[in-house]
Amino acid sequence: MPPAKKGPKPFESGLRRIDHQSKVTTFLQANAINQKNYYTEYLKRDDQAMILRQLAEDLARAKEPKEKEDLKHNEDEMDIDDKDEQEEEAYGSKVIVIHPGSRNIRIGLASDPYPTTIPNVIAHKMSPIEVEQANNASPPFKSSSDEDFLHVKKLLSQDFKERMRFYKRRVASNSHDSVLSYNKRATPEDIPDHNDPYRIEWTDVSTAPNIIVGEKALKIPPLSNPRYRLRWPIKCGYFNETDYKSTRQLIGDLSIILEHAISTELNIPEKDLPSYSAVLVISDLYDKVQVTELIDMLFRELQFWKVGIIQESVAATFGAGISSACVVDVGAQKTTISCVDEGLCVVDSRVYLPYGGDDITLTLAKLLELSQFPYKELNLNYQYDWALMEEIKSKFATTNDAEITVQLYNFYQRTPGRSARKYSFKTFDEVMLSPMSYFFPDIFENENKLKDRHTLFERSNDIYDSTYNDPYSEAQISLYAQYVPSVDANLTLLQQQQPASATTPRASTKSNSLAHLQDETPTSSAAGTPAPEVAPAAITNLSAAAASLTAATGVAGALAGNAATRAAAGPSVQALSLALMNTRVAIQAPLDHAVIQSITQVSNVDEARGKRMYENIILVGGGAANIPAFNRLLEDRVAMWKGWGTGSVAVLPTPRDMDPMLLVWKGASVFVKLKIANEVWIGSRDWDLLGSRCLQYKCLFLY
Ligand SMILES: Nc1ncnc2c1ncn2[C@@H]1O[C@H](COP(=O)(O)OP(=O)(O)OP(=O)(O)O)[C@@H](O)[C@H]1O
Repeated sequence: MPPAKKGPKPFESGLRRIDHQSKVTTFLQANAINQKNYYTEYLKRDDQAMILRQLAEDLARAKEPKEKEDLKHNEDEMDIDDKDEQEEEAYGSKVIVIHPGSRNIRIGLASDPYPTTIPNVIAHKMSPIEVEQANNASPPFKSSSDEDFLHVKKLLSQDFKERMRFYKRRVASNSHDSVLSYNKRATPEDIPDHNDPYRIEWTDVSTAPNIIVGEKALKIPPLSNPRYRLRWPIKCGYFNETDYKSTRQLIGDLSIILEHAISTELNIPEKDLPSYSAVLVISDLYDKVQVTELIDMLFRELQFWKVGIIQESVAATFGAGISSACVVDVGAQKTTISCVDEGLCVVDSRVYLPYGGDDITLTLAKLLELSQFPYKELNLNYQYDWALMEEIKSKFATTNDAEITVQLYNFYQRTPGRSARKYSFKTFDEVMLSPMSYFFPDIFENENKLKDRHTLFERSNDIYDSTYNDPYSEAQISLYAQYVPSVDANLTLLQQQQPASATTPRASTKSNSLAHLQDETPTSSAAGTPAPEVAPAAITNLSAAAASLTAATGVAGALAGNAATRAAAGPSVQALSLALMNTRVAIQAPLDHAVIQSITQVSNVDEARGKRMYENIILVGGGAANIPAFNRLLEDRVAMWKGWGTGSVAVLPTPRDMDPMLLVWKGASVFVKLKIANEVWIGSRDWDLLGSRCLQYKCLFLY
């Protein structure tokens, strides 16, 4: 065969290619960069970030005259100290510290010793039809005869009995019968108005204001003329996306409540706010969009000069005057746990649980109902009845087992338009079972708590790869894997894509009691926490499956808080974990397990520090810390699940007899008076220019 002819190939069209030897472009063509030698300083130095450059300039400017003055006067050290203190106080009097909660807002000047607490609620005038429609839209409370409730109650009672036996407390076998027979026969006694020193002043709505805020809103008679509807802008620690139709409506309500608190409680007129700064206390596992919206509101609606933010756990340690602790904050509708080490929150130890004091109130009401509570018309949808049950909880709920015996109590029930009624009733274990349910959270009504999240406010997305980028915590992920059934479905899906070489750890089926721990310690899951023994069988199986996946994909290493192992666990697992965070599913992890999971993240990095955390647990917020002897119960249960003999556990009392509900606010007010606080202020100009991007430079945390 003859060799093929050399030369240009003809195009299919038959045209011939002519090589002109000319370049396609006259631009210089750069070669690809060799990544090995690539280095840039872009945004790596403080002086490249405008916001930090400005801060440095401001500080230098502020320092200059002071230095000159110092030289001129040459004051002795004592005087300077005094002056500093006075300066701090004067400075604090221009800073308003705001700690918004699901039920209460705590607000006050940083120079005040204590904040003012106002209910975080607003009432809007509406037509009766609108009010009825809104009421019908929210799901009613379940009854005390609900099967799930009764099932968990049985486990709870069993645990209570074992605890009493463990501490050798005598429980009379006929206690319940005696309570039932007394309550069945109890009849109320009418108290004429002139004999009732605590009669309620119901809010007068005859002038028909469009809105009523705070305490007054709670005292509007339910069938008033005109009618009003109550709205709580924060639910379970996040924006309440159930009761609002638009983001504007919610932000508007919040700013009205704050404005009202500032003008009526702090006596600061709205027009003066541009000369004040605000410090906002935010959750540890905060929602980025929510924080951004709140800061935006403080600048745009309330016109503050500067705004700073601080995390709850860090503020709590400032308030308690300690630099390292495991902070357990049980509020009205949410519980958060975080370890703070040397003033910084350990990011992987953060836990958020959507339950709190409100759940205890509801559980107590159901338990009393089962004990023939004599006030039969109790309707927790009415504010006055909710307040009554809260009062009964505050007065009689206890976890001090020495007090658990048949007790005779009384209360006054007040309804608008009727004179007060005095009821007597007996209780037995109801007063202890209700706070104990923090360790059996399946008893709570969890389904609707977070179900509307992100229906109004979007989830925060990374601007580069559009993945969800809300804060991430290994402790939280681990609890999700153990306690959220729907997570398991996703994990199983992932499992099918991974080599299944793992051994499945045995899920515990033991009772959640003290007694069996006298001679053995609980089985641990692969993630290093006790398995959820109280959970229904389905959840127990799911947690086993999740744990096996955890091992299969290497997430076990990731849960240890090691960033390298976490990265090695694979992007799919990480992406899934992130997607699961802050979803609408409520984790029903028991409080004791959650505390252990949080501290485990510290222990995995440094065992000695972990031990220190166990010995420095502080209980803040109103939901649990105010219940007598709850710190002892928590100590016992954490020690029990952690394993006897593996180090001591101590829940410290609130320092200086401070109200645990105010500790976080107090800490934030102390923080703003420190020099370091200078670095956290965001100016309105920074905010206008950079928006939420300035947060990464202005917060003492990054994740
Ligand atoms: N003496 C008491 N005994 C029991 N519970 C109490 C007592 N005093 C207050 N509480 C409960 O504390 C809860 C309010 O606590 P707190 O003010 O810390 O919550 P919050 O900050 O509004 O809510 P959250 O932290 O959930 O957003 C309520 O559930 C209330 O019933």
